[in-house]
Amino acid sequence: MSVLDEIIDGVRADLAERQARVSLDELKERAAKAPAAKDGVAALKGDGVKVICEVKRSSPSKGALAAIADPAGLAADYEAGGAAVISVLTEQRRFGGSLADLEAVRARVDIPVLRKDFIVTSYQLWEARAYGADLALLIVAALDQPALESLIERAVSIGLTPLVEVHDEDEVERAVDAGAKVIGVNARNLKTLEVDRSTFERVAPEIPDGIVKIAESGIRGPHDLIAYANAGADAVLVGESLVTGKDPKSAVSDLVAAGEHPALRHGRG
Ligand SMILES: O=P(O)(O)OC[C@@H](O)[C@@H](O)c1c[nH]c2ccccc12
Repeated sequence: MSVLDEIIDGVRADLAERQARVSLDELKERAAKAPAAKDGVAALKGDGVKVICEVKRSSPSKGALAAIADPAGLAADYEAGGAAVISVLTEQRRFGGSLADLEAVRARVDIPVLRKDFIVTSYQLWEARAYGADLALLIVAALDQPALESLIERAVSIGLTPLVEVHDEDEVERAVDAGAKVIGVNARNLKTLEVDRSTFERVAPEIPDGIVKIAESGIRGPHDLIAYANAGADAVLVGESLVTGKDPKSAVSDLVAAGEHPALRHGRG
């Protein structure tokens, strides 16, 4: 069984518990009262490379990264540094996240928030909206094609922007066929957990123009951002290097400044 399969088994077990506690109708009521969803696509377009900053306590590959006693405070630092979107890991077993983290972050920042989890049912999309998310991650490798299509459709219908994650050219084709408008290329293979920074440059040319292209994982600082930008990234998604660094706000502003460098504008947009 791959790491991804193991993670999803745990996610399904935790999901069953929540579903036994909270009905879909209750979630829908809560979603109706949530602040209106912000435009995730607009936040990721425009001049410069946008920076998505992640709240992540641990990961299957590295174990504990940072305690993050105050996820909302960290998100506020990210926002002050110039982040375009905040990503909040809500998976509990391997990443140490929760819906409470999502809710706390949502209450603190004004920029769009992404629910980062292993979403396999529409119930989780309603949860995302109920706890204030504006975008939701959908991982192609975790879903068969009918499920991917219906989750994208459902996400859009409830106001969420789906960020569809791929690892290779075949998954790009599946994402595009299913209607993805925002595609993230994860340099970390979720089956082996290895990071290969050349994944983006190999896979991104398969993504049609007009779709937002995000490079995910393994970004250590401005020079990785610049490499991804030169390979066509509209945005980068950064976790570990921010949560393990001393000064997340200035680390984000260094990334944002690199992403706004005029030399990168050529041929982008
Ligand atoms: O911590 P990093 O290497 O900067 O990576 C962030 C993000 O890309 C990574 O957390 C991630 C990308 N796709 C995921 C899917 C599920 C869980 C986590 C992820």
